[in-house]
Amino acid sequence: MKDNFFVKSHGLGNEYLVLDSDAITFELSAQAIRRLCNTNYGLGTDGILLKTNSTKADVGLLIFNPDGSEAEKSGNGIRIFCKYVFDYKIIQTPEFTVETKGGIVHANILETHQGKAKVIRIDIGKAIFQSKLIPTLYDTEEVQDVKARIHGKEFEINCVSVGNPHCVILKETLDAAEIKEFGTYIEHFHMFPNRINTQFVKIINRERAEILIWERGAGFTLASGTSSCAVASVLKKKGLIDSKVTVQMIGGELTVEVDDDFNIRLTGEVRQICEGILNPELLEDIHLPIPK
Ligand SMILES: N[C@H](CCC[C@H](N)C(=O)O)C(=O)O
Repeated sequence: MKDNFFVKSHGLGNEYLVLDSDAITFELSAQAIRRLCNTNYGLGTDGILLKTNSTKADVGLLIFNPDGSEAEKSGNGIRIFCKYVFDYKIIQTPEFTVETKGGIVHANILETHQGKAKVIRIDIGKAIFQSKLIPTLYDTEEVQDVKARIHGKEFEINCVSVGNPHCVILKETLDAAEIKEFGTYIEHFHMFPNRINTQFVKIINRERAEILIWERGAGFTLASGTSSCAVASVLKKKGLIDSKVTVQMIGGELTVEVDDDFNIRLTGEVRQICEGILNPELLEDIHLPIPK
């Protein structure tokens, strides 16, 4: 791999930059991540996927948000990464494992087009509802149907971890302006020590739900794989869906399967946008803070 080679791809409009730890010539500091992800001074993405070596899986992956924070899991990010390692022949088989901060993920390249991965399925792990493990600061065993007053407005919250933390809020109607106004306050609510990803959910029927997303460390995004998994797990726990649900987002649809033990399987398309080499001029000032 050439020095500072990158690939930019998206899963339903949730875009990521893929880098290889063996090929970058700079420190991937929080400031470097913020600059790379910035639309004006960098490549403009919802996060960075860094390929690393692993002793526990076929390949390792570190996931970073545009604010420089690290995420334990990313459903779109992991699928984009699986496409990258398959398409660039880093992995030669359609089934393999990926080590993430949030656990080992089993990947399956379900569909290819002209030898390139198109539809990817991942066994992304198990939903965890214990409030301390999400984590939250609530004393109750779980955080389900809890009323919380956040920035002057009352929300009924359902919290779950799918490797990363999520706050699922059921709604009769979805309003993007509402989640754009309150998303950051929910993200930073004092009961969530590691912050949290938030979803507003409208249930269509037992096989379909529509969601809006405010991501921890990224803000409003067009799609989110772990958000889809979190929503499916909460709806399954409430008996509002069966084991398979289509999650409809602005950027497109994902299929989530949740078994009776809350093991989660996520399936959906990924697309490559471009590949290239980071320009030395970008790298010269990569350590500088982003001008406001
Ligand atoms: N911002 C998230 C990680 C990315 C989630 C989303 N892009 C996905 O596809 O799951 C977090 O800090 O937990």
